[in-house]
Amino acid sequence: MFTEKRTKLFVALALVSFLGLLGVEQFLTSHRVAMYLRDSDRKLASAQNHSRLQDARFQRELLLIKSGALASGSGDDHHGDSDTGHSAEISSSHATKDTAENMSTASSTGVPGARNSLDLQAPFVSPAKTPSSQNSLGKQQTTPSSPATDRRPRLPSALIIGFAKCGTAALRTFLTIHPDVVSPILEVRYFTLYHSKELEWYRKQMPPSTRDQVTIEKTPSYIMINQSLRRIHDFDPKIKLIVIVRDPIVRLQSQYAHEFCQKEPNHTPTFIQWLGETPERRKIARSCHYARYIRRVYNLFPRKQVLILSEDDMERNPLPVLKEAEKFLELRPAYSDDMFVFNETKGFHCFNTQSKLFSRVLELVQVKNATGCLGKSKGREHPKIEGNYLKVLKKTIQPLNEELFDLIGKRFQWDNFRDKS
Ligand SMILES: Nc1ncnc2c1ncn2[C@@H]1O[C@H](COP(=O)(O)OS(=O)(=O)O)[C@@H](OP(=O)(O)O)[C@H]1O
Repeated sequence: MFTEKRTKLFVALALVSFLGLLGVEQFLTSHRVAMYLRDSDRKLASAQNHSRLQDARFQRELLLIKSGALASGSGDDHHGDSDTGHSAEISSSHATKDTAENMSTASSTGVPGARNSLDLQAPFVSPAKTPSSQNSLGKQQTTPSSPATDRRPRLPSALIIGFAKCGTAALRTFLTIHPDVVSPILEVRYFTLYHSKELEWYRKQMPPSTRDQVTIEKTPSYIMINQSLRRIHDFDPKIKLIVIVRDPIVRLQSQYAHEFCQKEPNHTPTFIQWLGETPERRKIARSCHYARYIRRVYNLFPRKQVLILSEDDMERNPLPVLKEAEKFLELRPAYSDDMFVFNETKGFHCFNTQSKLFSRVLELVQVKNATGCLGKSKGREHPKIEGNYLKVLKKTIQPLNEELFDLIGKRFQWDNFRDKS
């Protein structure tokens, strides 16, 4: 009897302890889960904050630079404009490749920005009060013209923001030989990829310039990403922006040639396969709908700060295009006809190797000694487009062109669209 009671008591005690342990375990588990969830929430919130903080830091730096605290030296990083402060792409892969290509040429020559523009000043007339003695916004500088010794990297006051495969490299190169312009060879991609770095980092990517020179950076992917346009606006709402477009069909051909230039022919789709039997919407939308992207630029910046050029015009004759850019950037007239010559093989203009200035050009920019042309990544053979398919393509793209011309208030002579088929 007594033993039976003890056994029952023992079983009851064991049960109570077991339930107690179970309770503790459950409590611990739910606590751990709660901790885990809280931790995940924290991580998620921190990831979300990270991007916000980066932009906030960007804003803080801007304020510091505007107040002069971050500017190294004389604090005139924006070409003496103290009130402004400072300030991928059909596919990002080609930009990366081009950058790598440029990096190797730049490092092999030891020419980070490939510029000593003062060397080229001699042949040009230098009026006493030139447009270049103004800042990029046309305001008169109060300081006297800076001595050549005041050369140091400065933040850009103009950007070439797009579009890829539309002659951005040629435009940048042609502008770089202007005595009042400096420009880094590399696509810096600060407002797309590297915006989390400090502005000081961005400034250091620029070649040295004097206070009167304009620093221009070219990254064609800027125009494709709305957020990068906003960052540019935060950087400097008065910055000048250059956009170069191209006959959209030729741009598609150029993109195709670029994407498959190093692939085995067996692994290369035909142009039609690549674009799609019924021209693939996404590629068309990204590559041909210039208006969509330019409208975003106009939403942020006044039109007078935006210059739209056409690659096709530059191919035919770079001089009028460069003169337009020169005027827009308020530079002294410096370009002349004898600087360029049409290259039949390439199908566009190259530097004239016979010109007196060519030896100087070679010091300033990366072109071939023998031809005066840019490297072999420019002027690749384009795929042929079969007649019927071309018709379909034109029909799809024509309304996008009309939208562009209406938006920018000027028309371009694009060979594929001469007739209104
Ligand atoms: N004068 C001159 N020199 C060199 N290249 C010239 C020139 N004018 C126009 N083009 C055309 O520019 C096309 C390349 O455009 P991008 O430089 O914008 O390409 S990239 O986005 O930087 O890869 C490139 O396109 P492809 O012909 O398809 O290679 C060139 O034809």
